[in-house]
Parts: sequence; C-alpha cells; structure tokens
Amino acid sequence: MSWFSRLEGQLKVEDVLLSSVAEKYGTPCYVYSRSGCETGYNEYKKALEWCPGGGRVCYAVKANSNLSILSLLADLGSGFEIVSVGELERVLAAGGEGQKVVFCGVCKEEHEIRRALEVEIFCFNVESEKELELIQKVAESMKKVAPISLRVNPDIDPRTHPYISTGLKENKFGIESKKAVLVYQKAAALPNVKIIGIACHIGSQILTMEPLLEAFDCIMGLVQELKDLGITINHIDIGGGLGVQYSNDENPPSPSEYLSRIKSKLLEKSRDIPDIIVQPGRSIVAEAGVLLTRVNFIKETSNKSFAVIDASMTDLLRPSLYGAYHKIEPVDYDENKTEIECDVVGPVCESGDFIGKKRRLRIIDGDLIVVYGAGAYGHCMSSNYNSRNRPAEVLVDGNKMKLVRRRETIRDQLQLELTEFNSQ
Ligand SMILES: Cc1ncc(COP(=O)(O)O)c(C=O)c1O
Ligand SMILES: N[C@@H](CCCC[NH3+])C(=O)O
Repeated sequence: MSWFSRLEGQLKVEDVLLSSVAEKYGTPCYVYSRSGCETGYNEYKKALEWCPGGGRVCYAVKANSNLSILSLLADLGSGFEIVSVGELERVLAAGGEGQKVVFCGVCKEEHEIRRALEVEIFCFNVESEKELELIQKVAESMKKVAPISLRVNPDIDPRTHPYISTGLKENKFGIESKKAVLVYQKAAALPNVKIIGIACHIGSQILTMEPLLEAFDCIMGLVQELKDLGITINHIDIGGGLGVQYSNDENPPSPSEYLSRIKSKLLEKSRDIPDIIVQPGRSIVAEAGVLLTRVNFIKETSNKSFAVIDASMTDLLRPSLYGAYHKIEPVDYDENKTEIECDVVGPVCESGDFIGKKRRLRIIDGDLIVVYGAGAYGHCMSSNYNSRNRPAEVLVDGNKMKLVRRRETIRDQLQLELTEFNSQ
C-alpha cells in the first residue's frame, strides 16, 4: 500500500500526515487516498484490456458509496453495480452515467425498476422468475424494453464467511443453475425484455481462485446450452468478490492473475468471446482507506488491558459482525513507549463492541491509531446506535485533504424524529 508510509515514524497518507487530518477534522474519521482508489480501479481496467468489447468495470457501490469516491471513479470511466434506487441516485448525483449501471439484488421494487428504465441502465441482473415478470410488466407499461441478464446461483462454496457467501443453494441469491435455461427461454418469449447477458456472483472476500473459476465453468456451460437453443449471450458478468489482505496470512489473487485465467478459459472454448463485466467493490477501495481514531485511555483490569478508543462498532461494524481482523497501528510510532497487549474497544454498550482483540501496541492515553483496510464496508455500514454521530470522511490527494462528508451532529439525528406534540 504505497499510499500509506512513515516519515520519521509518523504515518502519512500520500503526502499528508494523519495527525494533521485528526487536528483539522477530529476523530473518529475515515481517510481515503485518491491514488489508492485509482490504482484499485486501473488494475481491473488493465486486466480486462484483452476483452474484444473492452470489458467493463462496474464498481460495487455498496462497498463505499461516498459521492466523492463515486465521482472519482466515474471520472475514470467506471460503470457501477447497484442494489437499490438509492445507490442509483448516488451514482447520478456523482456524475456517473446511468447507461453504465448494472442493477443487482434479490428484490427490485416496481418504483426502482421504473427509475432504472427511465435512465436507461445498461442491464438488470434478474434474480428470480417473479422479478422477471415484474420487469416485463413495468417495461411494458412504459413502452420500453429492459435489457437483462439472469444471475445464476451455481451452488459453489466460495470458502468465505457464511454471511457473505452468495452462491450456495441455501443462499437467497440468484436462480438455480439447473433452472436457468428454462427461465432464459421464458425471458426470450417476453416482448419487453431483451436478453443481453448472464451473471454470477458467489460471495465476497474470496481468497482462492478455484471457486471463482468453477463458477465460471458453470456459466460457460450455460452459455453453450443457450447458444444451442438460439439464445445469444453478449456478455458474461463474473461479479465481484476478490478478497484483500487484511492480515499477513491472507494472499488473495490479484485482478490480473484472476482475469488472465478467465481469458485462457474463454480462448480454450471458442474464438467468439463475449464481453466480460466485473463488479468489484472491496478490492478497489478497501486498502485505500483507514479509520483514524484516538485512544481515550487505557483501562487496566486484573484480567487484561483495554484500549478504549473514540470509534466503535457503530463506525466499523466488520469486527463485531464477522469477527473480521483489521490491522491496527499507532499513527506515531515511538519505540520508547512500552508495548502493551490489549483489546481495542469502543464506548458502545455491547461486549461485542471491539475493533481488535489481543493486539500488541506501543500506545498511551491520547494517542492516535489507525485501522487499516477500512475503505470498503466501513462508513457505509455505520449506524447511529447509542445515538452516536457517524464519523467524518476525508479524501487525500497528494498534499491536499478535503472533507467529503462532515461529521454528523446530534441535530442531524434529532431532526428526523417527531415528538408527539410537534408531529401534527
Ligand atoms: C451482486 C454483487 N456484486 C458485487 C459485489 C461486490 O463484492 P466485493 O466487494 O466482494 O467485490 C457484491 C457484494 O458481495 C454483490 O452482492
Ligand atoms: N459487508 C461485507 C461484504 C458484503 C458483500 C455484499 N454482497 C463485508 O464487510 O465484508
């Protein structure tokens, strides 16, 4: 992660000291590197250059939906993968093109389908027959034709945390592979939908290529079956899911390693290759962001020590929700400080409110620390539990820093609520 480095022990993001970010914007605070996000996107773009259609990167908005992040990706030419009309409005507000949007998710509501058709999105990834019927109905009422792919569930174990596995038969996602051909035939007979592709996404934080390649084999088999039936597939959407290195023992494949295997598989089969779409989220932004937080104090008990910080599970949920590991370091490294072993915990009233367990850190009361790998599924999963304000977000570009979302205030929270008296 070349965008994070140390200058005489002091941690910088690009050319900005993290201590100066804390001084200017306070803590807790998410800090993102522009060059980190750009590198993440460009790796995919480059890895798809061999595609006859140029390939498409549709960044998964759910990973980090801050408008400035979406806007910088839109400027690079990125498409977007969305799962709600809210995400679509964010893409449009950030200057993204509706025509580069792929709409996924198990339940797209009528109003969402209507809006997506209005802005002429690139493709609906359909996850059930009922959804297909609804898309037909809405498109017909608008006298439009909806471009679609079916999202296939291949029943393959992605070997990740069970909560983020999406391609097993017990998961709610997609259409069973054995039923896919029948549903395609049904779609082919509908006047207001047009089949353009096929899609698959088997999970997130995937660390080995085998399940991804196995899923791809299943999809290629279906593409052939469909071809034999006269149904043409213009693109294969292979989803997202590539993992990142949260801890030293994780070694995810790079986008170029993964996509060169996809390329070989396609070329083995035929010369007539469909375009490839990828929908990465985490592998573009996770490593470009940190959560910057302050140690309020070290609490010693006869059993262990706790570093009680000003961030909590409401700011970064992943450790509490998945037992996820995120590397933690002091912002200013000082060898003269004694190393302590501690649980890094927040102030929320839950024993599950921790960011790290049994960490060895050279820290004292008042020190700043960073939590790495927080650019994806960080701020976007934050909440107001315990009436805590969501943290600020800052984007760094070279030696410049910019507030891209201000810290919430209690007034922000209260203004959405009505008391019995003033509600009339
Ligand atoms: C349909 C779909 N596409 C893309 C993604 C992005 O996944 P990741 O952030 O693991 O790349 C997800 C989330 O898992 C998803 O559900
Ligand atoms: N929220 C998850 C990823 C979800 C992927 C969405 N399909 C995480 O933090 O790892």
